[in-house]
Amino acid sequence: MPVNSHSDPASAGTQEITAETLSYEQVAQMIDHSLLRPELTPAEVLAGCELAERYRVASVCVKPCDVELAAKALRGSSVKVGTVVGFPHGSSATATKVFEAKLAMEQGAVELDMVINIGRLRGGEAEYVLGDIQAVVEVAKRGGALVKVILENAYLSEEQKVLGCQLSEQAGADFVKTSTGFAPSGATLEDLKLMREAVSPHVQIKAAGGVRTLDALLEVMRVGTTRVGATATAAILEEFKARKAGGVRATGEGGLKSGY
Ligand SMILES: O=C[C@H](O)COP(=O)(O)O
Repeated sequence: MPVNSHSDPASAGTQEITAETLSYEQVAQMIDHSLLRPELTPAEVLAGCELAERYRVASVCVKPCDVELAAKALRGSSVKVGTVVGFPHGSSATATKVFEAKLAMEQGAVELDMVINIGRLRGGEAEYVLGDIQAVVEVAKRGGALVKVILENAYLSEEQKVLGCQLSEQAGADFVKTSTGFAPSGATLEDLKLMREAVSPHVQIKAAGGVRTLDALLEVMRVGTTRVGATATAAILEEFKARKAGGVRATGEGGLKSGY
């Protein structure tokens, strides 16, 4: 059973997770190669798509304006095209998020990373937050796209993180995700454990923000994470290949730092 199996995401716990026990494919399929930085040019996005294809990762996560470009570049490739909705603050009106989701799917996106309405979650407006996610999930399901709900944990209390996870599951989301990568802190092991416990086994966990070494990726996998958003894709996968080849640590700064 592959570690990153969508049919059984909880299977990650059944296998010892080390570079020695994992295949290249299992590690590469953990990664959504992140191409979200606002300054990225179309040429840099295309180079990122080529890199994603060369390393055979799960997907690219591009800015909404780059979905068509990425979909064209990756046509016929196993690398999926994902994008973001209500990014990075989650504050767009629900109708705007729905429109963004529809347009992205029309243009070729099959994975949608939407940002939860952070302020409404913090304000205790659970019904609003649920409706916001449900509206995006509904159009995504019609178009066959996955939905990952970004909680942006940097701004939330433990209770709010758990509630965000529960509302995401209730709304039918496929994943809950720690962070955008653009807040004061990113993924932490503590948050990943909390999120894994807060949702049912069929809801997957994505870590993003600060997963920049192979050790960090292995650490998040060990607590049940089945996808990471990363910009350091090449470094992580080169390190994996080097370690497999010679048992030598090629690069890296150790494991996951506490949210950066
Ligand atoms: O996917 C989210 C972030 O863009 C990841 O950025 P990072 O890997 O450089 O922390």
